[in-house]
Amino acid sequence: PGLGMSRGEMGVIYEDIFCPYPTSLLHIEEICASIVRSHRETSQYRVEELQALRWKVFSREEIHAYQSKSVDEMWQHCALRLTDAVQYVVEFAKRIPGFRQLCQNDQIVLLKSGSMEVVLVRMSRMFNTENSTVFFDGKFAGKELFKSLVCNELMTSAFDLAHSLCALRLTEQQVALFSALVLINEDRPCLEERGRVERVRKEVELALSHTLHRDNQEGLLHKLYQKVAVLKSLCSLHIEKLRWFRQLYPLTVQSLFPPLYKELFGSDSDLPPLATH
Ligand SMILES: CNS(=O)(=O)c1ccc(CNC(=O)c2cnc(OC)c3c2cnn3-c2ccc(F)cc2)cc1
Repeated sequence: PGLGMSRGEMGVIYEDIFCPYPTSLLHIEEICASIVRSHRETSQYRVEELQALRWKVFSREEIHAYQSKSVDEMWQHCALRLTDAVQYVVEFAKRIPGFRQLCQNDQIVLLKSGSMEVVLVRMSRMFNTENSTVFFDGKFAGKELFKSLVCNELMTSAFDLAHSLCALRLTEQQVALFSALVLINEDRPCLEERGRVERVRKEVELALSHTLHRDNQEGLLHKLYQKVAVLKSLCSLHIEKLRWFRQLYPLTVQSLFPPLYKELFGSDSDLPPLATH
């Protein structure tokens, strides 16, 4: 009663989230546990490891070396790093309960539109608010290290987002569930089975609100939903800059960028659909 729950015939129904079918509390706890486990298994570093490495910052000489890279060299380097991070997000998605049951097309649509957003959410883990650095290439780097990308607005926004997410001091469970929620979005264009995506999303929503309930942090839900708009605009900025870069260095993108990066972020017009693996 006090927790805003009423007992349906087959289990618990949360009054504050309409759920067309009764979902048992046990089922929600199982979803929470499985998404958090998937998140842990698909994060290259544990939070404790990143904490222990906070003192490892790039020297002035190392920063200068990055800043002396040519535009196309630095873009190629970051595309590799981003593709590494995205590969782990693809693995995370495949382990979200219900994701593998979606049709191939919808799995690809959700990954094309959501994988970068999840990388950005995960950047909150790799960010150090004390000196505004992010863990990149084995050490912590300030925004100035990325100067030769000629993407100051994009990187400033990415750093600001990482900073603001860090400030929310999310637990691993909350990062995991928010990442799953960002990915499972029934409003993405070109979905074939929107209803099925919506049902998977409803369960993730229940899992997140259950966790925030238990952590006594319901206020976070509103703040997290506010971040979704920032994630969206950051991803559009990334695609826009990639188009700008590809006009300048078509051969670099064509022959030196990772295939997965091109399949996920390249504009559909000139690329074959993602190979279904
Ligand atoms: C997420 N799991 S983890 O264990 O916490 C973890 C921690 C650290 C690393 C290694 N660092 C990165 O991968 C990385 C760092 N900094 C970035 O940007 C400052 C990155 C990264 C990957 N893409 N981008 C990125 C590229 C373009 C853009 F517009 C926005 C972000 C990997 C994984």
